[in-house]
Amino acid sequence: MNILNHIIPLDFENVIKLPDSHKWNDDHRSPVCRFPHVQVPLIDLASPHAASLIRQASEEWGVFQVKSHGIPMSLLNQVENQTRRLFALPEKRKLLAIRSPGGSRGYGMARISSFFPKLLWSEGFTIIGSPVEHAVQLWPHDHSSFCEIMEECQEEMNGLSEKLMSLMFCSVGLTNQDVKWFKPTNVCKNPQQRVLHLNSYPACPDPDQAMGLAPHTDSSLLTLLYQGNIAGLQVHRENMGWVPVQPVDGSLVVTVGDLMHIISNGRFKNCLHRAVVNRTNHRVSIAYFYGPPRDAKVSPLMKMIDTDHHPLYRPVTWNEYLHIKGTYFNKALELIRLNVDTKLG
Ligand SMILES: C=C1C[C@]23C[C@H]1CC[C@H]2[C@@]12CCC[C@@](C)(C(=O)O1)[C@H]2[C@@H]3C(=O)O
Ligand SMILES: O=C(O)CCC(=O)C(=O)O
Ligand SMILES: [Fe+2]
Repeated sequence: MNILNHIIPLDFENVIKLPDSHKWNDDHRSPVCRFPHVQVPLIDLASPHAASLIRQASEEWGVFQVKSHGIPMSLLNQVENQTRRLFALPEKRKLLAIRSPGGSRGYGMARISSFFPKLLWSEGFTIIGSPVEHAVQLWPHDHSSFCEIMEECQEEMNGLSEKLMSLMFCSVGLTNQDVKWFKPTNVCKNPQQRVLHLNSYPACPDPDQAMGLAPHTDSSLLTLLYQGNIAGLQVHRENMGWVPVQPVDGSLVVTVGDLMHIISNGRFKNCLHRAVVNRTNHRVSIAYFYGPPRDAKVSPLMKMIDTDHHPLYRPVTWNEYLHIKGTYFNKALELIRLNVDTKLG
């Protein structure tokens, strides 16, 4: 298959029947959990118990929802509107902002697509640092409202991510001092840390055989996701299977990424998740990937290591890890895992 087939999405506008290229079989569409009462924890950040609830959810699930998170609903609505405005553009115009092969910014199908035999029923737009360069291609005369809203979103999501990181670390006995390294001293120097990714899942004529976003874990420390009020996100929980994450008005989903799993020396679970599609509603979601400065070495934190807990992973930078992930996908963590026997030997 041509490499561009994994970048250029289908022109969903004109499709009335699910093409074979997008038809997933049952092996890839394993069913949802049979217990409807099993739900991802919803945590009120205003609660005095927030930190310990977050710790518990991160250890058991690797995912939780948060409310009272402080990001104004009006901003989330505006971000959703701008996202819909972007994906409603004619395909020809969106292709002007297409991601280059090997690149990571711009319009296209999610990078993970090439690791699966079938194509995804979705399109995405990745913003790293400033959105201006690509926004100008989409709206030559009228890009400022999009840029202002996305930049404000990056700012707010970044602040909330830092707050959540502190809560998670406090909950396992670390101080802010222990984790200073992941905060850039000057954000302008680290625009690379501000990764905002917009997803679009058009209504689908045959949702049971399609896949919006295939199962994956995120390569971040944490990911914040706003999914509006249309369901679609599912998280995998051992022994239970795929658990749908019910949208809760104004709340955000927080998933633990691979890097958080690494620095917590395996204590926090990186969450396997996917997005399914539906017949009637065009769903969009907004994901903020929070990570450390790109060239900072990330490794299991000292305080997570003792004679009973040997370091499980070797140090990597975010850049290096993204590269490994882009080449080996779900084998990436295994590839940086230290061999415990040789350590002991
Ligand atoms: C900083 C990131 C995180 C990336 C790669 C790079 C830019 C875009 C992100 C996503 C967004 C969509 C899902 C994902 C799995 C994908 O295909 O591209 C993500 C990936 C990752 O978490 O690995
Ligand atoms: O759309 C969703 O619910 C999931 C999006 C996601 O997992 C991602 O962007 O990494
Ligand atoms: Fe994800």
